[in-house]
Amino acid sequence: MSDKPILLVVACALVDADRRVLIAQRPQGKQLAGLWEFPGGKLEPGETPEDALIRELEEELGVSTRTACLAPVTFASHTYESFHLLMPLYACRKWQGNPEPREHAALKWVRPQALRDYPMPPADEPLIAALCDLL
Ligand SMILES: Nc1nc2c([nH]c(=O)n2[C@H]2C[C@H](O)[C@@H](COP(=O)(O)OP(=O)(O)OP(=O)(O)O)O2)c(=O)[nH]1
Repeated sequence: MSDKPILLVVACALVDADRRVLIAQRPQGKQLAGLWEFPGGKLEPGETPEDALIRELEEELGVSTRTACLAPVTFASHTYESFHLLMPLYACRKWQGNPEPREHAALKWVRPQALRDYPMPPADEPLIAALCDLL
């Protein structure tokens, strides 16, 4: 049993033609600052997970995509101090626009096997194996 609220966050691995994945560095001043994450965020009221992800990709990276281009990969389920994170991870191979760091400190295209070289939030670590298998 846990008395912590469940926080639903959606995240996305953009995958380029070379099978590299886009990761984004969390900015200073936020929780988990400096760590590399998958773009995404919390749902707003009335949004489906896919709606939320499409909105976050536009806000954070300036790229547009659509639900048909979002494929479920796996999910993270991890207890943080004040909440339990439930985070579906999607893969997206088709989008419009060139990703730019509108809300992050930096962006990086990384081969799946090299993701372990980048410090990520603890919830993300189990996701790497699934991405390596997929890509
Ligand atoms: N987007 C994203 N969030 C992640 C990942 N891994 C992970 O633990 N998280 C956590 C960090 C945050 O607690 C939460 C994401 O919330 P968020 O990005 O909407 O919010 P935030 O903490 O940046 O802050 P704010 O927007 O509320 O100001 O999920 C990940 O790979 N991507």
